Amino acid sequence: MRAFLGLGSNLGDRAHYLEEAISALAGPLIKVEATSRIYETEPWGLMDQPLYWNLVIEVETSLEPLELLHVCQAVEHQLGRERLVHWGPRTIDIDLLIYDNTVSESKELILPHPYLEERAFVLAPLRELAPELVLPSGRSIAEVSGEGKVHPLSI
Ligand SMILES: Nc1ncnc2c1ncn2[C@@H]1O[C@H](COP(=O)(O)OP(=O)(O)OP(=O)(O)O)[C@@H](O)[C@H]1O
Ligand SMILES: Nc1nc2c(c(=O)[nH]1)N=C(CO)CN2
Repeated sequence: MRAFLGLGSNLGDRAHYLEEAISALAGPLIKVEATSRIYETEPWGLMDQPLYWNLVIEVETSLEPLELLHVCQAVEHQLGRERLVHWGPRTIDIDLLIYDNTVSESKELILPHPYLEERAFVLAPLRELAPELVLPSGRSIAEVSGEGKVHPLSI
């Protein structure tokens, strides 16, 4: 199945955490098909924290959605992620944004990710990888920009 993961870091060596997370995710069960540019992004939700670096990866996986979420959480743990403050600073955050056409409303896993259409830090890199994507609201990703300033680190 085709899925999109959103990665973010705003503590320590942000490039290192993003690279390590992608390497740790990749394997026989998760094939990384594409990686967006890194975007430097204004904090969303809780403003008083360092700038984030965000990117999105497209993966092909044989894992079920919950299994994929659990791998993401294991990689966060492996890279020293601590859950201190909701929406607060973190070494690495990995969100499951989209899993094929799956819609899930369980507390443990909401799909598509609940804030997808409000977060420019997710929409900009996602648009880069999937310009044809139609969002859960039925709108094309080309029409939705979300909130927050973002800019790619390279052209
Ligand atoms: N699509 C999803 N991707 C990742 N986690 C999810 C998703 N849907 C629900 N969750 C749940 O959200 C919980 C909190 O996740 P986390 O601590 O990463 O939140 P956060 O990064 O602070 O905020 P946000 O979820 O808004 O990005 C997790 O325990 C997870 O079970
Ligand atoms: N710019 C930006 N802001 C955030 C981010 C993030 O990855 N990037 N993650 C958050 C918690 O999920 C809260 N706010």
